[in-house]
This record gives sequence, structure tokens and C-alpha cells, in this order.
Amino acid sequence: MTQDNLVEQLTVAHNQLAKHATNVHKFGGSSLASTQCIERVVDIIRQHCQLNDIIVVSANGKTTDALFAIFQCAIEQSPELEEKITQLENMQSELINSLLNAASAARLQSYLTEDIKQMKAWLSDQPETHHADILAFGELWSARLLSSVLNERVCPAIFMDARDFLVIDNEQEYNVDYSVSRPGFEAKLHANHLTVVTGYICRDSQSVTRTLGRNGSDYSATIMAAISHANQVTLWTDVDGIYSADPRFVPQSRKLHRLPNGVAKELGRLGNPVLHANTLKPLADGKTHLHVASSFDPSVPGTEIGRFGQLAKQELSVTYLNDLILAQSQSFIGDLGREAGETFAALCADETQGLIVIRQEQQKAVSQWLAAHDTEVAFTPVSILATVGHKVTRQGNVKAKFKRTLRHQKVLAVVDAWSGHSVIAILSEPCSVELLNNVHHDMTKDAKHIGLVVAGLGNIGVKFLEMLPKQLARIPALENLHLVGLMTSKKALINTDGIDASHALSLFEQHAVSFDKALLSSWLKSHPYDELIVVDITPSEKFSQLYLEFFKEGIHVICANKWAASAPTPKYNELLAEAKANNSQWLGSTTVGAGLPINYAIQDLLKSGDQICEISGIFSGTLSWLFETYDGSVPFSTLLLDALEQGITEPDPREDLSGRDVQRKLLILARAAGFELSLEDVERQDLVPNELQAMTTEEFLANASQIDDFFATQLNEAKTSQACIRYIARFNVKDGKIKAKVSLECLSKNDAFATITPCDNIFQIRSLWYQENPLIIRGPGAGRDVTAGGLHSDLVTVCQNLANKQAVVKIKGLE
Ligand SMILES: NC(=O)C1=CN([C@@H]2O[C@H](COP(=O)(O)OP(=O)(O)OC[C@H]3O[C@@H](n4cnc5c(N)ncnc54)[C@H](OP(=O)(O)O)[C@@H]3O)[C@@H](O)[C@H]2O)C=CC1
Ligand SMILES: N[C@@H](CC=O)C(=O)O
Repeated sequence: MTQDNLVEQLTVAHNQLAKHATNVHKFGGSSLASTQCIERVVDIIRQHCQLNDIIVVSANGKTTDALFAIFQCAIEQSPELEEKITQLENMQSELINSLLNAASAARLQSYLTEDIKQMKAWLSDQPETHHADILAFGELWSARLLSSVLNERVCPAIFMDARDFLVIDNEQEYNVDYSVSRPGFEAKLHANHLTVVTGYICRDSQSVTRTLGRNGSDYSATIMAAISHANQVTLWTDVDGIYSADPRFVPQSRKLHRLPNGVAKELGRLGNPVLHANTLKPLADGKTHLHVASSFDPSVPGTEIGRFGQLAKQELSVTYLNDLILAQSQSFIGDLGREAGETFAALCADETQGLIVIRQEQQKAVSQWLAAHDTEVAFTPVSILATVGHKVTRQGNVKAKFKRTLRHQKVLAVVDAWSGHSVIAILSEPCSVELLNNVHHDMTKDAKHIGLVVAGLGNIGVKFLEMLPKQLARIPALENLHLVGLMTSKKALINTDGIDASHALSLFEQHAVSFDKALLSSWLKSHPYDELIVVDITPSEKFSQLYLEFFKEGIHVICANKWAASAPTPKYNELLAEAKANNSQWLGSTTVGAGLPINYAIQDLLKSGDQICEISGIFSGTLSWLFETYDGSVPFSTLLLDALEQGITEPDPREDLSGRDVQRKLLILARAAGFELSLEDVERQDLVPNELQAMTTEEFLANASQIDDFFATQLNEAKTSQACIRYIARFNVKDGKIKAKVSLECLSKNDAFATITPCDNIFQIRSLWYQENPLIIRGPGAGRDVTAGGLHSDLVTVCQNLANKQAVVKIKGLE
């Protein structure tokens, strides 16, 4: 796979803002409300657009409201008319003069003067005939201004009045006539320019100006995407995405990073304040992704709407609409009910019970329609509250939970939406903020999704992955954990929709692409997971240097890698502080003693008020196995190669033999016990002869027999005094003075450290509470199973902590 493939994998398939030819960007009125806002939009265009993209604009700020008010004054012949026109003209002039150079400003100013003259003429003579023409000035001015600013500062840009090409059907409101609109647009297009198009306005087949209704500019943007076959439409607005409930009323609402098309459409239909039903209409083929992002904070990942896999399909949201009418009639039972539902685009309908829910303003039309069928109808004021999610009507457990949540409410009926993407409760009372919060809480409380990235697929990493599917199946705390990333030093596989843990390694083999740090960083910044855990099972110092970046992003780290935990004191303290500041958990139980609970024991003593003054023992599984097994009958180097084969050594066994691995472990434990020291403070005896130090691992292994004489001599000397050789770590504090050393020692055979099972670690702790009789922890301190097991233990701990962290938002009234 090439670098390009990786770019595609991390961007297009995984739903980040992709830079592809012909993307459409739409800026709403509040994003263009002032000079400062327009400056921000220009910056966004610089960073996110490229030539041939299409930019759709709304009217600046409240211009459309002002134009409505002007029109109303004209109808009512109000004396305020002149003043309102002057205010609006001044506001436009100020924008023009503050953003453009003198020549461009003069040009736009003269257009504005002409437009105001034309508007006044229309207002004084049959304003009703020119209602849409008058409203159209808002988008016209906004597009003209932005294209001029772009031309001056960014790149060649042209301005298009959508009425010159965008035609809607006269009969069926808002339906676009693509057979005329597309060629009309293409004829006006300038290659290698940005095209700034007016939103909201169009014309009908008689060339009369029309508007596209509520949130018409969003609709314009998706129409432009359909016309230009764009890959992506970004709606830059004043909110940073679509939430699981209206965040103005539900503080605990979750941002929905990725919404399947059908779910988005259902949300738009049921009153989502950002999405509107028409907006999604032109994207019915599902090929164009719609992206909602904030123009006020463009770096915050927004919401993408498109085709997604399983994870996006699990998200639930809750929406409501008040002030509706429930119409019940015998005529609504059976086919006629379905017909009525479709005719009135009912919010919900149940043809078995003979009911439809409509908007208040439709009551009269429904009465008339039923009069034609000669049946009676009962109208009741109602509200609806819906839980929305992909194919939610087929999810018995979700429906049951929804009904349970509403058991204390006056529910008239619970109806499945025809789309299959919502279950709708019809309530006889308005939906309160309190009810909305409670239902949202109950429906989404288990929705925290945790992404898991595993770095290092070697000796331990492979074992960790082998254990993962069973762990996921049996540990409740891992219920919402999704494996999303795998990487080695050269390759990476990131799949935002999740990697099947049962086939993780073969999927990695098939689909991994070149590792690219920049793309990894950008994915880590914008992934859609509530929490992300990186498990570092590499021996790499370079990879450990990414922790700071991880913590800055609030990512949690579990490491078997010892580099970061034994980094120089300032760096180590910086990591701790950054993790704390961002609520990132950093666990590394396996860095010492593999799966043994030595880190937990030390933490527990400290937490309970004890003070540790001495830690000593055998901290290397490799050296334990070697010295317990070595009796002189087999050369030491042969045993070393055997240990490597068993997976108990470091990838380069010189890390063990040099004492460096033990030195790091002693430092990690001393730090855990509350002492501040660095690696240089731990004296170390190196057992690797100088001549073998500079070699590659392979060269060292080929020449390993050169170490044999040294160990044979050490063993024989010890034997003469009935002693044995062991590599011992010792840390103690006396009168505030720290002594730390790792070295080969000659021990009496009765010493506690002399007779342990090969490969076992032994940790001896003396403290205020354990003075004469020390605390001893002993057991296997290296190896695939115990280390992978220890990593899984850390994983469960992190996930449990995350579950406990979840805020409970119960508002009074309901249990
Ligand atoms: N063996 C044991 O009993 C214990 C080991 N540990 C620790 O576990 C870690 C892993 O050991 P082990 O599995 O034996 O090592 P291996 O050498 O078998 O595997 C290391 C893995 O890490 C990958 N890797 C190396 N550098 C990077 C990098 N910069 N970015 C991403 N991936 C990288 C390697 O990829 P590639 O193949 O491309 O090089 C390889 O997949 C070590 O830190 C070790 O100290 C901790 C406790 C016990
Ligand atoms: N090589 C190490 C592995 C675990 O950290 C050891 O032998 O202890």
C-alpha cells in the first residue's frame, strides 16, 4: 500500500474532513455576521478549501430578518420603513468598507446603491409580487462580498446568483429540476476558481424568484453537491455538530460524530434544530458525506453524515416536538391511514389504531380531507418524544427500555416510524426539559464507546491480541470497548468502525499500510470515540515519546514499555502532570514483575499511610531463570538463547544482561513508592563485555558464547564458598539518603533471594508496618501469558474507572 492509500484510509473512509476536488462548503448567517466572523470564514476557506470547490452562503447575520421587517413595514406603510432600509444599507456598507480595498469597496458600494434603489421601487409598487426578490438581496450581498474578499486575499473566485441556473418545479415546491439546473450551472463555471453561490434562493420555470424555505441555504448546499457530484458538503455553522439531544436543554447530550444517512433524515424529520428534512433530500444516493462543523471553532471535529459501519449504528438519540395534534379517525385504519400519513407527511401514524400526528397548522386540511371521506375525527393536542437510532424499531431491548423509561408518563401510544429509525411516544402533555433529560439519560447511559489501539505486535502483543476476544466476551467492563488500531514500527491499521478482534492479526496482515506519525496524530485528534486507550507493547523509546501528545488529547495509556516510566525526572513529571491535567489514566503494572501485583501493593501501602524505606529483590525474570538454572553443565550463552526463545527476555537480551532492565524497574518502583530519583541515581553492574556492546542484536546473539567464561568463573568462585550468584536490586532510604544499586551478588544458599523458582521475581518491601518481617511478593515475573494477562488487568481497570467516571444526570422526580 502506498502513502496515498493510508491518507485515504485515515481520511475518506474514516470520515475526516477530506480535501477532494469539488467539495461544497456552506456558511450560515451567524458565521458571516460581522467583519470578524467573515475574517474567520476566510481563514477556514484558506485551510479547508481548494480551487473548484463551491461555497454557498446565507445572508450576513440577521439580514434576512431585517429584509422581512422592511417588507412588513412596506405592507403596513409604516413610517419606520426608510429608517430600517438605511440601517440595513449602513450595515452592509460597513462590512464592505472594513473588508475590501478602496477600489473593490467602491465597486460593491455602487452595486449596493443600485440594489437599494431597486428595492425601494419594488417596495413602493406591489411589494407582494416582489417578496422573494426583496429577501434575495441578503444572499446576493453576502455572496458578492465574500467572493470579492476571496479574490483580493485568497485565490480567484467568482460569484454566482443561484437564480441564474437553479430552477425548482412550480408545482411541487422545493423539487429541483436538475435537467435545467445542472447544465445551467456548468455553463457558468470557471475552472480553477472558487465559486461563491447564493444560498436560499432560486427561480421557478417562469423565472420568478423563489426561496427554499426554512434553512434553505443548507438545502442549497446539498443541491449544489448533487449538481456538481461533490464528495462532501460541510455545513459551517454556529454549533459544532449534531448531539444525542438538543444540548441547549440536555447538558449531558453526546456529540454524534458519525450519523448514518437514514438516522440523520429521521432526526431532521422529528425536529432536530440543526438538520432539516429537505437538506438531506439531494444526498439520497448516500455517496456524498455531509459534515456539520463549527465556523467558530473549526479545529473541533463535528458530525459526519454518510454511510457508516456498526459503531455509528449503535448510537441512540432523543428528540421531541411540542404543540402537535393527534388526529384519530376510523378512516385512518388500514390503507387510508397510510395514505393520510403520506399526504400530510405525518410525524407518526398508526394505521392499526387509526391515528396520525400532524402539526397544528395542518388540522384544517386534515378535516377537509376527512370530510371528503365522510368520517368523523377527534383532534387532541399532543407532543411526541422519540428515540432515534439505526433500525431501532427492530431492537426489542431498546423499545422495551424506552417504554420502561416512560412508564410514569401519560403516553397515548408508542408507534414505530415507517423509516424504522425511530420509536415515537405520543404524550398527552408537552414534553418538559426534565422528561427529556431523564429519557435521554436512560437511553444513552451505556453509550460510552471506548476505542483501543494496540502498538507492538511481537512476543507479548500477539499474546495480548489472542486473549482479547475472550476478554471482550466475558468481562462486562469491556462491553463498549472496540479495537480500532494496530501498529508495529512500520505498519498501521486504523479502522474507525472497529477491527474484528477475532481476526485482528490476519486483518493486520491484509490491510495494514505504512505507519505515518502525522496521520496517526491527526486521527487521534479527531476520532469519534468517547475515550481512547493506547496499549504500548513495544520496546520503543520513540513510541514512548508520543505519550505526551496522547495525554494532551486525553488519551489513556497502558504500557509494558518501560521507557516513559523511567524517563529523566523532569520528563517523567511533565508526563504525570499532563496526564493529570487531562484526566488521562496511565497504568504500567507490567513494567515491573509482569503480571505480579507489585505496583498495586506499593500504591496500596502509600494510600493507606505506610512509608516504604526499602525495596529489594530479583526483578528480572530472565536473570532469575538464568541464574537459577545455570549450574555450569550448559554454557551460559546457550541458556540465554533458550530464554530468548521462551519469550522471557527483552527483544535484545543485552537489556537484561546489562542490568538496564532491572535498573529501570528499580527506578519505577522507587518512584511508585514516592521517591524522586533518576536512572543515574541507580548504580548498575553491566554483565555485557565491552566488545559485545556496540553490536546489532543479531551479531550479539551470534557471538554470545564470549560471555561464557565470565559466568563460569563467577559460578565457580561462589561454589567454593557454598554460595550462589544472583542479580539483585536494592533500594533503601536511611536518614533521608537514598541508596540504589543493581548488581551481581554472591548469596548464601539460605538467603531468601537464593532459592526461587526459575523465572520468578521476588520483591521484598520494608516499611513502617513491615519492618522486622518484610512484605514479600513472589511469582513469575516475565513471560507471554503473565505479561499479556497483566496488560489485560490494566485494561479492565482503566475501563472500570471510565465507567465509574460517567456522570449520573438524574433530575428530580424519577428514580
Ligand atoms: N517479555 C516479557 O516477559 C515482558 C516484556 N515487557 C515489555 O513488553 C514490550 C514488548 O516486548 P516483546 O513483545 O518481547 O517485544 P518484541 O520485540 O517481540 O515486539 C515488539 C513489537 O513492537 C513493535 N515496535 C517497535 N518499535 C515500535 C514503534 N516505534 N512503533 C510501533 N511499534 C513498534 C515491533 O514492530 P516491528 O516488528 O516492526 O519492529 C514489534 O511488533 C517491551 O517493552 C518489554 O520490555 C514487559 C514485561 C514482561
Ligand atoms: N526481560 C524482562 C521481561 C519483563 O520485564 C524480565 O526478564 O524480567
